[in-house]
Amino acid sequence: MRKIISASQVKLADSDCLVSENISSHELMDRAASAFVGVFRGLVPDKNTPIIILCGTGNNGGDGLAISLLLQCDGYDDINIVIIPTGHRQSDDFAYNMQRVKERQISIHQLERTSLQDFDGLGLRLTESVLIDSILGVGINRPLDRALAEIIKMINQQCKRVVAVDLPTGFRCEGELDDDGTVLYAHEVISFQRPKLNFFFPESAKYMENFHVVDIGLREAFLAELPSDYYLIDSADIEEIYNKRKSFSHKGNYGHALIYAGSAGKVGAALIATEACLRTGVGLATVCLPEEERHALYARLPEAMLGSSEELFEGVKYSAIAFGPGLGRRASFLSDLFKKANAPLIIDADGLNYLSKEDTLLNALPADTVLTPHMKEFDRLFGPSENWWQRLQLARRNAQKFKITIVLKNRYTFIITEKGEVLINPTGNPAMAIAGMGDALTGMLTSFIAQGYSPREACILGCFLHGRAGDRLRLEGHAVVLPTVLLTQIPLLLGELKNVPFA
Ligand SMILES: NC(=O)C1=CN([C@@H]2O[C@H](COP(=O)(O)OP(=O)(O)OC[C@H]3O[C@@H](n4cnc5c(N)ncnc54)[C@H](O)[C@@H]3O)[C@@H](O)[C@H]2O)[C@@H](O)CC1
Ligand SMILES: [K+]
Repeated sequence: MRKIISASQVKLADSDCLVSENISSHELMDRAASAFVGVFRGLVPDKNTPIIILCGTGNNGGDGLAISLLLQCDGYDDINIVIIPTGHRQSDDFAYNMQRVKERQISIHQLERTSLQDFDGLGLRLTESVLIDSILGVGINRPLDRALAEIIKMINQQCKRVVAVDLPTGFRCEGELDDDGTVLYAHEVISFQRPKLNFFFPESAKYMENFHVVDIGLREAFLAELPSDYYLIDSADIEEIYNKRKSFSHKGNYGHALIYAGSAGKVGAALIATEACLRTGVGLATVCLPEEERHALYARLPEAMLGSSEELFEGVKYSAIAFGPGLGRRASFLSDLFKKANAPLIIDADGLNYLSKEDTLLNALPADTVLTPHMKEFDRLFGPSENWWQRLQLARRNAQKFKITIVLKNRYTFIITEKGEVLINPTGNPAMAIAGMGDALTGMLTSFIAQGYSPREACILGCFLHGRAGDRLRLEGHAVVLPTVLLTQIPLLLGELKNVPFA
C-alpha cells in the first residue's frame, strides 16, 4: 500500500532525499521536471503546439522553468514563459533555473506586479495554447491573493488545455476543499511521488479532470516512517493478500456464505450478490429468498442452495452473512439476525436503511461487521455532512467507536477500518454506475470473508478486483458494464494473480 502524505510531509521527504543522496535541491528539481516531461510528451505529442508556462517565483515556478529547458531540448519550438510574482522573494532554485533559461532562446515575460491588466496586456494566445501551470504547488499557505485569483478566473474562461505541475494552483492537498476558493482548473495534473489526498474527493472534479503520479526518487523507507492514516491500495497488495487454493482442498475449505437478500420484484439483487459470492470462490452459498421466488434461483444459479428463515440457523455454521440487497421489508429481520448470527455480517442497501431507522442497533453490531454504504446511505446512518472531508472524518470516528469496517462507496471507494485508517481503492470507472453493481461488491466481500480473510483484507481484495474487472471491460470497449458481465471477469482476474490459485 502506498502511504498518502501531507503537504508538510512532502517537504520533509524532499529534504531527506537531498541529504540521503547527497544531491542539491536543483538536481531534485531537474528530476521532477524530467519525470513531468516524460508524461507530458505523451499528452501533447505535437511539438508545434504553442505552450505557455506560467511560473510563480517559488519552487513550483522553478519546476516550470526546468521543464521549459527540457521541452526545448525535446524540440517543442513555441514556448512562452510568464513569470507571476508570488511572495516577496524568489526561491533559490527558481533563481538558479531563471539564470539557465535566460541563456537559451526562450521567450520570457516577466510581470512586475501581479495584476490582471498587466497579464492581459501580454496578449497571450490562451485559447489555442497548452498551458503549463507552475504558479503554486504545495507551498500555498493562504487563500489566493485577489489579483492572482482574477488572473486565474480569466484563464479558466479561456484555456482549453491546462497541465498542472504537482497540483493545480490554489488547490489544497488535504482538509476541506473550499467551495468559494479559486483554483486554476487542470485537465491533467502530473503529481510528484504521491497523489495528494484531496484528489480522491468528489469535490476535486470541480478543479481537475485527470491525474498522473510520477516517481521523483524520494526515499520510500523514509515515507514509510511518516505518520499517516491514509493509504492507496495497489495491485501488489492483492498479490500479497490473496492465497492460492491448495491441492487436496475441497468446498469445505472455502467457507459457507449466507446471502439474506431479495424480495418480490427485487430478486435480481439476491442473484447478483450470490453469483458474485460463488464466482469469488466461496465453497458453499445458501440464499434466503422468499419461497415463491425460488424458481429464479434454481434457473439462474444451480450452484446455490435455498434456505428458509425458520431453518437457517439450525445446525449450520456460516462463515459470513450478507444482509440487505433488495430486501425491502424483509430487512426487519436484522434485529433477530444480531441474536442468531454466528459469523461476520456484511450489511448493505435495505439492511443499512433499516439500521438507520433503528439506530440503537448500531451499538449492538457484532464484531467484524462490514457496512457498505454509498453517500446517501451513509448520511442516513450517521447524519449529514457538509462535504466529503467531514464525511470521511465522521466515518473514521464511527468505525472506531463501533469497531466496524465501513466501505464508503464512490468513484474512489474509501475503506475505513476499525482503527480509523482510510484505505483508498483506485480501481473502477463510470461505466460501472448501474443498478446491481453494489450487490456484486457485497457478494464479493462476503465471499472473501467466508473464505477466511479478515474484513480489512476482504475489503481490499473485493473493492480492488471489483473495480479492476470493470476497468478491464471498459478498456475492451464496453461503455456500460452490467454487473452480471462484470462477474464473469472475477475468476479470470483471480486466475491471473501471480500467486496462481492452484497449487
Ligand atoms: N526540493 C524541493 O523542495 C522540491 C520541490 N518541488 C516543487 O516545489 C513545490 C513547492 O515549492 P515551494 O515550497 O517553494 O512552494 P510553491 O512554489 O508552491 O509556493 C511558494 C510561494 O508562493 C507564495 N504563496 C503561498 N501562498 C500564496 C497565495 N495564496 N497567493 C500567492 N502566493 C502565495 C509563497 O509566499 C512562496 O513565495 C512543489 O509543489 C513542487 O512543485 C519539486 O521540484 C521537487 C523538489
Ligand atoms: K501548480
